[in-house]
Amino acid sequence: MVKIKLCGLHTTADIAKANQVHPDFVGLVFAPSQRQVDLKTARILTQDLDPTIAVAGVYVNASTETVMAAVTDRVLQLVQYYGALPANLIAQLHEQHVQLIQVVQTETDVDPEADYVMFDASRGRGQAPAQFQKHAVTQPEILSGGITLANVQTAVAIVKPAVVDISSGVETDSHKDLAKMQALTDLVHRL
Ligand SMILES: O=C(O)c1ccccc1N[C@@H]1O[C@H](COP(=O)(O)O)[C@@H](O)[C@H]1O
Repeated sequence: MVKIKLCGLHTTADIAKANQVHPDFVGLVFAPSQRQVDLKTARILTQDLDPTIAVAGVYVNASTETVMAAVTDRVLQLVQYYGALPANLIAQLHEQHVQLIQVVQTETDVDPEADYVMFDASRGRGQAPAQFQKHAVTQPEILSGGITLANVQTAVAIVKPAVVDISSGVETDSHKDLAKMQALTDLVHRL
């Protein structure tokens, strides 16, 4: 079964929808974004989340100290990191039993210690690549970038990911849309 991560949840209403739909992962964006949350909000949101849904924190070029503040606060099970990895980040995450989703531009950027690999040029803008492609990586791949109900089946058939990650594709007018969240979660779980 392909798993699904619904990203960019930032309100208690979004968390209630996730509890109803039950994706495998949710993402909280700590990077600058219209969906950005701070650590205090993340604590409140994760308290209400079904504990069987894993939480990924999304960071862009953040320092190890910034990432580890949320990790040691026990709000995250995974970290999704954009940018050059700080030298000691993976070891510190693994010490805390937190997994790393490394977001890369090419296969050669992949750190062998990363737990998942993602090729995402969209960063929450709903932009799909001109062509989906299979990547030569040993880690499980997370498919991301402009995924919607219209393209998810084709994209999964080409990329063969372990997980599909969606933000804009489960929104209407910039708000998380329960019907889209449900439809995409059900569809991805059947693939
Ligand atoms: O969602 C954001 O605002 C965001 C900001 C900065 C970095 C990453 C972000 N989101 C991630 O981008 C993917 C793809 O987004 P979309 O589905 O194309 O809208 C999303 O799933 C998040 O993991």
